[in-house]
Amino acid sequence: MKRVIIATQNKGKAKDFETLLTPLGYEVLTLRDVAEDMDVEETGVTFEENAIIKAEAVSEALQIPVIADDSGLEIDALGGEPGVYSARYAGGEKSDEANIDKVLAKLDGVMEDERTARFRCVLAVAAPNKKTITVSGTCEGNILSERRGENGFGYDPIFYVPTLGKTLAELSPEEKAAVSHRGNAIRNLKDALPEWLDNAE
Ligand SMILES: O=c1nc[nH]c2c1ncn2[C@H]1C[C@H](O)[C@@H](COP(=O)(O)OP(=O)(O)OP(=O)(O)O)O1
Ligand SMILES: [Mg+2]
Repeated sequence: MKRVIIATQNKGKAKDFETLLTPLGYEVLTLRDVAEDMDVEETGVTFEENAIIKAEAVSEALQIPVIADDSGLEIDALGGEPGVYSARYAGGEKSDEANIDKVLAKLDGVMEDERTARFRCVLAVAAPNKKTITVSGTCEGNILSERRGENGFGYDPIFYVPTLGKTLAELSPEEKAAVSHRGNAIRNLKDALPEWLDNAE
């Protein structure tokens, strides 16, 4: 099996990538497997900038091809917040629970039809001596006023997908992969992958 390195510390993302990439014949490794102590500072102001920063830092340090994912939730009623700050929205230690609580508090009193939002994912692929490329994907939905479902990670329990009548946390990994921002981004990248990861044995 060919290996692919995902430059992430996020276990939930890593699982999403396993669901997406195993059927394509790739074994997924993350920073936990190859560079556990690497924590790249996300100094960009867009998903694209941060994805490139993460991918290039890890690729340069290890001299191998890597994919990085920068993603987050854009809530229309909050002017696109939390956006690139999704992981650190509640401040302090990264906490999915605190982040959800902050979103729910900010949306208190906002009517159902004004709770539109989308997840956005930008993937950057970097490799030694190649020009980094990026692809993106989105997933449209609504923010519920309480959590539903036990699967997934991050904001999944409050992100409702109207076309499925469920939150992302109520979907199986395969069902989430079929509709998610990350799935859509990977589907945009799929054809380019073999060429990028050839020397990723
Ligand atoms: O499918 C998703 N389902 C639920 N929540 C999600 C999803 N995708 C991104 N998110 C949220 C989680 C985190 O609050 C932020 C990503 O932040 P982001 O900097 O890209 O990732 P991270 O810091 O957790 O890990 P890393 O930078 O090591 O890849 O958006
Ligand atoms: Mg991050």
